[in-house]
Amino acid sequence: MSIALPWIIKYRPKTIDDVVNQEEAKQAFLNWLDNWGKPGQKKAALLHGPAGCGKTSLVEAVARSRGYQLFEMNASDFRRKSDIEGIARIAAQTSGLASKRKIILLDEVDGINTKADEGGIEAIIELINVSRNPVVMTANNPYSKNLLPLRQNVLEIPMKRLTETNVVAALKKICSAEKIECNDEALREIAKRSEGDLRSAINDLQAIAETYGRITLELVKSFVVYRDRQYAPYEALQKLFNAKYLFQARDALTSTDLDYDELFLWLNEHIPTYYEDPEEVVRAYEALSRADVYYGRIIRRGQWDLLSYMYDMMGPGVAFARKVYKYRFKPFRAPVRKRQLSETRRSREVREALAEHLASRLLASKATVKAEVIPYLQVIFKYNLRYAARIARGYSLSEEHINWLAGSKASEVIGYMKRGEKARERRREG
Ligand SMILES: Nc1ncnc2c1ncn2[C@@H]1O[C@H](COP(=O)(O)OP(=O)(O)OP(=O)(O)O)[C@@H](O)[C@H]1O
Repeated sequence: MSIALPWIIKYRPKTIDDVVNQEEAKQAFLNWLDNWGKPGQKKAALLHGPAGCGKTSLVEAVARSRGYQLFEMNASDFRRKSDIEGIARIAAQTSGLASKRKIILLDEVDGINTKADEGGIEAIIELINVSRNPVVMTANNPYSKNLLPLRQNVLEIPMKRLTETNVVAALKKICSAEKIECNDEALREIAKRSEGDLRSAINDLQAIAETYGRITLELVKSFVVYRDRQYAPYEALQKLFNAKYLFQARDALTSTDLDYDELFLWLNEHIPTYYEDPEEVVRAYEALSRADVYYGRIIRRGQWDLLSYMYDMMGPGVAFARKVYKYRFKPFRAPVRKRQLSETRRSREVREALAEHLASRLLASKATVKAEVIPYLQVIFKYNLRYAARIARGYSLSEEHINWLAGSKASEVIGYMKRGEKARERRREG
């Protein structure tokens, strides 16, 4: 049975050699790891470089190839003091003779919001001090003001932006493994638009391949938006809400690394931050909910041609809900994530258990599973129950996992699984 896993997971580097174009970083990292604990060596390393250049992949590949056990945590989790304490406890343990050596990975530390996660950086410094194991951090922007106190304590290892040629080569390999018809020109166009971010290039490739079954220049041109990565989310919102022209509002949406779900969260949270007049608030929410309807159709039915309508509603629709134009500078903070608001402790435990289960099945890190696989499964378990049933069976998900992913639709997913099981039995018998 073939289950359409995100290709960024399916094709993530398995060995150190699979991580391309990062020879110097590899050498520096391995050298640091081999000498870890010796006098004069830093206890922590900070891998930094643009999005999708292989920072997390390198740590995972090294851990796998060199027999380290990886314990990781993502910046979005730094808000829970108990989580930091938990990982700090693990970091402080020595590895026994019988147990595997450990690497502690703190992903995307520049994502720590020093206001919302007060004490987050101090907690990391403390963790490094007590650690008896190598601590590795990743960041896109090591120069972020938040990280200043950290930088003195770490070995900085820069990683390079991947070249267009690197990206094309990686995409080509995937096309041939997936037996997808493609041509060099089309792959070059995806690579060009990805600006060295292999993750987004692979995602674009998969989205086009799954919708159209082939990759042509024409499809790429109509499908992939240019990325402009110079804006942090709050800057992009500033640009969006204060746009004077339609195209500015539209461009603002694609000027950050936020994915569609995150964009919805940010806009949902900040429509009332920006608009003061209730009529404007209503109009903006109306536009956002239309965007959401298009998004639902795109996800459920693969109608990717609706993407530009979704963008029009999310960008210009929200920005031009205003009655009169007036530049306003507003503080756009990271939204309090829905899950943190609504999740009970039990629900978090199930999520953790599911992430662990999938991580071992997919040979991916738990952080990756949480960031990239679980959101994908949540969409499938909401909108494509038949497919969800196949995934549940393929990955031996427990009823609790299914309940967590599908919510009120869980019984339907289980129904499909049972029907599928009966059909298989009948086939076996007949
Ligand atoms: N240098 C590389 N060699 C091989 N594959 C890569 C490389 N860089 C990225 N990839 C591919 O892109 C995906 C994302 O990579 P990874 O998560 O390592 O990026 P990252 O630099 O940690 O990005 P971010 O800063 O956004 O977390 C991986 O699954 C892998 O398939």
